[in-house]
Amino acid sequence: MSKLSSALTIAGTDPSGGAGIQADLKTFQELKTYGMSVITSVVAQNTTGVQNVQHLPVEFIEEQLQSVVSDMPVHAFKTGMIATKDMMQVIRKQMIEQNLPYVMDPVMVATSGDVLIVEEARGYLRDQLVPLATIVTPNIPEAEFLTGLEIQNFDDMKRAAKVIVHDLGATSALIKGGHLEGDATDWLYDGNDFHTFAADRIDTTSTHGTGCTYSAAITAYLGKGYELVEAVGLAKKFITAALKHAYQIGHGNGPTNHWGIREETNEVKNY
Ligand SMILES: Nc1ncnc2c1ncn2[C@@H]1O[C@H](COP(=O)(O)OP(=O)(O)O)[C@@H](O)[C@H]1O
Ligand SMILES: Cc1ncc(COP(=O)(O)O)c(N)n1
Repeated sequence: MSKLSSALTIAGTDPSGGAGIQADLKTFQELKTYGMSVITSVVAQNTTGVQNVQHLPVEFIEEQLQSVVSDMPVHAFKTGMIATKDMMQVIRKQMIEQNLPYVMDPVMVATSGDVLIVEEARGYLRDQLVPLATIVTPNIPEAEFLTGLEIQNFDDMKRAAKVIVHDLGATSALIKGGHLEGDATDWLYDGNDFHTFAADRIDTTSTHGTGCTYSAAITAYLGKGYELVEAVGLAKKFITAALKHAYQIGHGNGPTNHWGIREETNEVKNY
């Protein structure tokens, strides 16, 4: 399926190009999706960490949203870094009005360990944004926060996914296993069944922006009309290839590669 489609990312920036809005737009472009962006916070960051953050005024975030939705069709939304509760409130309103596929990456802490969301906003994100999501894509620490569970193995991941759907109200949950040992195995719970997406672990330090890139790829595929399980499977191939072919730059955790990644260029085990 490859109809023309558009996707909007609502997130923070990364001037070094590996994460945030920049990673999302590169991913949309690579997946032949017309990419649009609303910026929540401007972040001075690179592969070594976050140096500074400027939050945009909430009214201005709302204006950016209006500029897009009043003029253009959007086939799927994604949110990444949303630092404050006020920001979350205006985004929530818009997600309810639009009622379209909504991929929510509950970004809390960067790969570098820097905190990207104010402490008080975490509960609001869990209680007010998670229920609106078509799919929530936490890594292990984010899933532990959302569910209050300790996650050490596949059974724990599955339990957390069920809590996010049945107790917190998301339509589906994808728990990413990048932070566990062994194969890079992710578990999707769609409200009825579990699906796993696994790839051999790649020996790399180029993990800056993996979560952003993965969720942006899911958004692009949902915007094209793929069913959830198929969209996640294709996005898993994309992130695996992006990690494998990473451009080795920067002095810390380098970026993944978004250019020239084609679904058929990588091996992903689906079982
Ligand atoms: N070293 C790796 N090799 C292969 N896949 C990985 C590796 N690290 C992470 N992944 C995959 O990248 C995606 C992002 O996962 P994760 O690192 O857990 O999220 P985040 O970037 O939000 O912390 C998941 O599909 C995960 O399985
Ligand atoms: C603006 C912004 N959003 C999100 C991340 C998380 O990146 P990662 O995918 O490495 O956890 C980041 N570093 N910066």
